[in-house]
Amino acid sequence: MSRSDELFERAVKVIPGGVNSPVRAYGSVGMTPRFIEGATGPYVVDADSKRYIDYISSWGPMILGHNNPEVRNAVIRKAESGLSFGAATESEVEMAEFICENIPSIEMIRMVNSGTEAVMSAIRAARGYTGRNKIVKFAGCYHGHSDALLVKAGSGVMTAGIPDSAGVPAGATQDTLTAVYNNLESVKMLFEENEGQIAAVIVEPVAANMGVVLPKEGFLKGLRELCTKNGTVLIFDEVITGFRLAFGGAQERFGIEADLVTYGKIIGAGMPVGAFGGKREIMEVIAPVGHVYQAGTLSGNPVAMAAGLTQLKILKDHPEIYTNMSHMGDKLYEGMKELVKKYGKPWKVNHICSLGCIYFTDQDVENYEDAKTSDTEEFARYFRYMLEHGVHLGPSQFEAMFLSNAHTEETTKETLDIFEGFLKAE
Ligand SMILES: N[C@H](C=O)CCC(=O)O
Repeated sequence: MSRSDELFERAVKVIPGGVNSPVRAYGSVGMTPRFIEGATGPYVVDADSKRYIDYISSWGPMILGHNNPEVRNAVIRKAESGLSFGAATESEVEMAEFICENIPSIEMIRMVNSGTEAVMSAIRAARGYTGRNKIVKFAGCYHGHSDALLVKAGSGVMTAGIPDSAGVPAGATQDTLTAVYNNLESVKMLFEENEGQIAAVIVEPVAANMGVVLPKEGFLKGLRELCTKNGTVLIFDEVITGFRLAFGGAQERFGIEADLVTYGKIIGAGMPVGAFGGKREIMEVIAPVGHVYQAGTLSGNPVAMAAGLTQLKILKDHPEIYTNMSHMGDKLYEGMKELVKKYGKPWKVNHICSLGCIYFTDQDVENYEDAKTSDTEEFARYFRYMLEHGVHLGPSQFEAMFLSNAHTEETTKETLDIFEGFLKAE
């Protein structure tokens, strides 16, 4: 029995499903999870000392590759002064100043501990600011696991086929309206039917929790215009796209400014961090300035701030990182597309910069319903083949592949060779 299997046997006895987040489970691909012992650059190593090219990148934050020495040393140095004080620190001010100075739409920001918290808090701020209750989200977008957002959600809920989670009372989602990604008409209709009642529209500017779905030309601009016209807060959930599509995230990439932006893991470089920020007049509804309560014992944790700020400064000082990752993304994902064509498969590869995914369908994927046409049995065969040959992917059709700046021409070539092996074996 492998060490991963031994660990899994122990894990399932004490952790539901043996994992601390459902997306780590291998059930949908008919396997038990690989337990990871360590990681460096583009590689992870499992408990049986097998090395894999990693495309999970901790679901995004390891944009510089695993175990970056500058980030690691910043963490070690900061930890020498203590781990948490439950009091204000200079580190959190530095982080807030850095983001406000560098992201034009953000005048004020508050740190939290995860993307879920960031989104929950941004929505509460939008409701407090507008005095309205309803929110619009898009089917297949995932904004963490808070009650109000678990309606037709992507990521693990889509994988498990439970888009409307049990345990969420109807009352918690009665004000959540669902629109179709890339379909402005569906949003217009909701505005017409709920005139003067919509506090916020929240969107992943690139939907990266139902695979990878790109916004069609004019979709984000249309959302911006509808929100402005209706006095509704536009929230960009940049937990995945922030500091990844470009230094200024999707806002920079698509030239659209949101009213509020949420960030997650990437601003902690692998430490548990999230944040929400935006226009001063909205952010000032937050207590203790305003009457919208939001809090967190560990929020702005100095060690997490040190890790995150070190990563963000590296990204700012090295714009060539984005050029490199885009180049690598084109090579890898376009390479996959060419191979798919070469072997006469109808499958679709969607990608933008470092994010990409393959759908096992003959249909272009522009929204949740399209994504669901992918053959998940075929995905499972692909996943198992890639894993067995040394490529570590998210164990779900509906998760993205994340390239980091540590991936190289060699890792791309090796991945494409393995992918070709899979196509040949099909
Ligand atoms: N797709 C999710 C976040 O981006 C995966 C992370 C998780 O749920 O553990």
